[in-house]
Amino acid sequence: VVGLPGGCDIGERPVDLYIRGFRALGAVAELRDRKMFAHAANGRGLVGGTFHLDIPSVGATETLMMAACMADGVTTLSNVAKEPEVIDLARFLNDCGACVYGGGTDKLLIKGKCHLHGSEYVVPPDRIEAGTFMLAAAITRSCISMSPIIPSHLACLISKLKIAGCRITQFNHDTLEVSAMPSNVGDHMQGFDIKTGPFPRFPTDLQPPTMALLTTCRGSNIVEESVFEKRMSHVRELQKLGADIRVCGSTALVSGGEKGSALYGSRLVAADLRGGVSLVLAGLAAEGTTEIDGIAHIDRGYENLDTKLQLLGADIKRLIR
Ligand SMILES: CC(=O)N[C@H]1[C@@H](OP(=O)(O)OP(=O)(O)OC[C@H]2O[C@@H](n3ccc(=O)[nH]c3=O)[C@H](O)[C@@H]2O)O[C@H](CO)[C@@H](O)[C@@H]1O
Ligand SMILES: C=C(OP(=O)(O)O)C(=O)O
Repeated sequence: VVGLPGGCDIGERPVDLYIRGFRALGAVAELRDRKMFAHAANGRGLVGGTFHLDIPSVGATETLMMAACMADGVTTLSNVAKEPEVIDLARFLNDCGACVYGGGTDKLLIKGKCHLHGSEYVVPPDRIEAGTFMLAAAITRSCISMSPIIPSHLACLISKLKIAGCRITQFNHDTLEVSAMPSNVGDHMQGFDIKTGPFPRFPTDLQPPTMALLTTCRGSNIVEESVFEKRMSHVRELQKLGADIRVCGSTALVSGGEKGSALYGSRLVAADLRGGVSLVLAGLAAEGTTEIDGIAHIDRGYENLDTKLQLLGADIKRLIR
């Protein structure tokens, strides 16, 4: 029995793919009273099976891939997620003795094993944290060098920041410098449109901080959220800083005019993780002081964000531990 995991309040967050996926692996699975009940139908363990995900869900792909590693027989999962974290998990499982083929493609083939063993493994750098710092450089019109970073994980954001005029330079294989100094982007940074989607499309987790940047950019720029239906809680807070944003369903029109909106500090509330960090970025760019409540959401996904920003010269202080 597993309770529903929760996570950010950014939409429905259904678990139908998990339930149907487990059933395809020989489980009796159902959702009751906001808990998931499951057991192996044969009383012994899961068996290999075939399952097509209607949506390439990251969590469902990862969960079913792990389950299949020790199921009896071969499992085929199609229309799976191709996020770097999925590829990395497949690599880790293989290091532990599993047989997962096809990580990074839309089909996984997994041969079940009786035993897995331990392994020492280094996880890749957090691409969403790296992307957030790239956006911090852009919104403060400054220059930040980051490492370690895997640029191919952030190709979509890099191409958008280049449209905005940022100079992006790669050093060695894992160091990236993002310069948004006025000598690169001019006095008024050019905006761009984004539409989120599963990897390799624009990451939904970077939509809110990118929207913060767009409020300071020229033009009328469209932000379309196509992964989570309610990921717009930051809009109301950005408006309190003076941003001109209109929302229709899952699409926002961010109007910066000729120069980008001038933002003014205010008291704000973070309602979720990435929405919360978008307020921090906007606060860095706003004139005056911005106070943000609800920072526990931000702490869930950014380790020592305040300290890291301080080291980069930001005037930011944590008021509560
Ligand atoms: C802990 C973690 O890794 N979280 C990430 C993961 O969340 P998470 O794995 O929860 O996100 P999913 O990829 O599952 O969600 C994508 C879409 O699939 C839908 N869906 C999902 C499961 C299901 O059974 N049925 C269904 O319809 C969701 O409602 C959503 O519209 O991927 C998201 C998309 O990149 C990121 O924003 C989250 O940061
Ligand atoms: C939505 C996110 O995380 P979770 O899936 O844990 O809610 C996120 O990291 O932005």
